[in-house]
Amino acid sequence: MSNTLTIALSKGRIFEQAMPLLAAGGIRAAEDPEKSRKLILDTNDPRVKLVIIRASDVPTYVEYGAADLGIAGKDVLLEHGGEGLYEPLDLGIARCRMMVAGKPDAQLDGRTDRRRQRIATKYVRCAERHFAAKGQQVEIIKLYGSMELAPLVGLSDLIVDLVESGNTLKANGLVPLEHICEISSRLVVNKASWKMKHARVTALLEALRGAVTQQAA
Ligand SMILES: Nc1ncnc2c1ncn2[C@@H]1O[C@H](COP(=O)(O)OP(=O)(O)OP(=O)(O)O)[C@@H](O)[C@H]1O
Ligand SMILES: O=P(O)(O)OC[C@H]1O[C@H](OP(=O)(O)OP(=O)(O)O)[C@H](O)[C@@H]1O
Repeated sequence: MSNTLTIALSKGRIFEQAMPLLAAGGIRAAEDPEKSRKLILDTNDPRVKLVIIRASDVPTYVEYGAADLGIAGKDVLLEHGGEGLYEPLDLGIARCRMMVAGKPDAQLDGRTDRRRQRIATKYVRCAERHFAAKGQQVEIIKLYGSMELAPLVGLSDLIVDLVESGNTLKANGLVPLEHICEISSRLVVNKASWKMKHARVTALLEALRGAVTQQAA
């Protein structure tokens, strides 16, 4: 196993909000991923690299050991299933809620007059689990983004999506209807790296834990 610690994360809100926490652990990116086309970023520490990938790919890189650690939203981890990963720390960043939403007059009983209700979402597993727990058989339609459009054009009756300020729902004439779970980003660790690079991984974990506690105070 190499001596390098590789941390996988996505650019955008997770990178921006994770950087102050990583800085508390002594890690600073050498480049801004919004300005660089590089996918592997050096840091001030020659033994630490950042790999910049799609948010939903982070658990896969960490599960297979292509990255030792990762930072991923709980939504992404719930969809992935968390196999092969430890999830030792809630970083408390990129906070939002997973919700069922729809038009203000949408029914929540799982049925329309003639058929099962259709639910458009990127979060198929979470949506299946939520409606199954309510004893409702619904039809899940997998989308990759812009879920708010689906009820407006008759693709679905409801959506399952993330809500922070509620502005995206509001701008599209939709309302939040049911709360599924609170979401924030987590530190995840490859199981082999946890054993083989234990001292370095736990040193970083404890530095991040301290930074999270300080940020919350
Ligand atoms: N509006 C929001 N407010 C706060 N956190 C959010 C919001 N939307 C998403 N998140 C959180 O930030 C994470 C990353 O979101 P981002 O928009 O950067 O990626 P994405 O577009 O959802 O992922 P992908 O590129 O894999 O489709 C999400 O997995 C979620 O945990
Ligand atoms: O309640 P709000 O504050 O309006 O935030 C909610 C929006 O944020 C997320 O999208 P994002 O901005 O990440 O776009 P994307 O899904 O296309 O990446 C989510 O999918 C909602 O559309």
